[in-house]
Amino acid sequence: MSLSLQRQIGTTSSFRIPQVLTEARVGGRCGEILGLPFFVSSLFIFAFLFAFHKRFLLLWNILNHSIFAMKFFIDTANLKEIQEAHLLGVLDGVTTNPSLMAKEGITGKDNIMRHYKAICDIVDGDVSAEVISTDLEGMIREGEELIEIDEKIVVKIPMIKDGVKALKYFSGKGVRTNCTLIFSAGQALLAAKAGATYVSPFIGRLDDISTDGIALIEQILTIYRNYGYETQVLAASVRHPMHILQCAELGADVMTGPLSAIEALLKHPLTDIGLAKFLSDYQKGNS
Ligand SMILES: O=P(O)(O)OC[C@H]1O[C@](O)(CO)[C@@H](O)[C@@H]1O
Repeated sequence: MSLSLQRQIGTTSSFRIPQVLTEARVGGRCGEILGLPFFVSSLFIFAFLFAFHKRFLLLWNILNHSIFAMKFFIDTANLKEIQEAHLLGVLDGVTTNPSLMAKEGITGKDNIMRHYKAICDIVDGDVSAEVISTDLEGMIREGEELIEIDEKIVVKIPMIKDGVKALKYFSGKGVRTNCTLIFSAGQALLAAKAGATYVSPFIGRLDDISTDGIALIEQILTIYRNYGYETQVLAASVRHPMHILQCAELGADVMTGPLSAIEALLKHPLTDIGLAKFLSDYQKGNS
């Protein structure tokens, strides 16, 4: 045993430190004991990381994108628009509501159910289908019928007292829900506590009454992050591309908007002018 260590624990102590440890730590023979294998394995790890770092980065980006990137839902019941957004390659899901279904002339329970199925057949992501009932039993009955249509269906429930109870009921059964008609952070907190999968704060309708819809998104995100709620913030009633960008800056989980707002993201006059010039220069040299 080394002298200094022996002094610290006392010469009469019955506690004996194994010689290999005292020598390795106190006597500085760590290098001798671990040196070569440690050096060789570090070299291998370094070489491995260097050779595959691009693949790791790619994997990280894919994971990062699929888990954290803001999802794009289209807010319509129009099959042509849904198909168009799907073909654009950026569509992650669809939201509908009774007004949007009525706008497409879809009436009667069977037609409505068939229409939801047609939407599910186009998209690869979640499809929100809203209940009409306003009492707990009715919402449960409707929700259970809706989820039979397709596994992509998310039951959309209004933010009312029985709606909160229905959210709790469905979350207990593992059924995904979207709590709609959210206009305050308090409502969003309640929906998260009841286990909603998504909450839909209506940005545009708040803006319409001179209230800052985007500020509500920020407030809800802060609250959810404070407590680690898994409920996703689905920014709804999006009206234009600036809403989409503001939601992305704040880190909203999802935005749902009309096709026009999504397509407006790709437009810039300088892009059109630049493209026209490229094509005319090409024509000059190749005609
Ligand atoms: O104010 P708008 O444009 O009618 O939007 C209402 C919103 O309500 C919802 O039903 C909420 O999900 C969406 O379909 C839509 O974004």
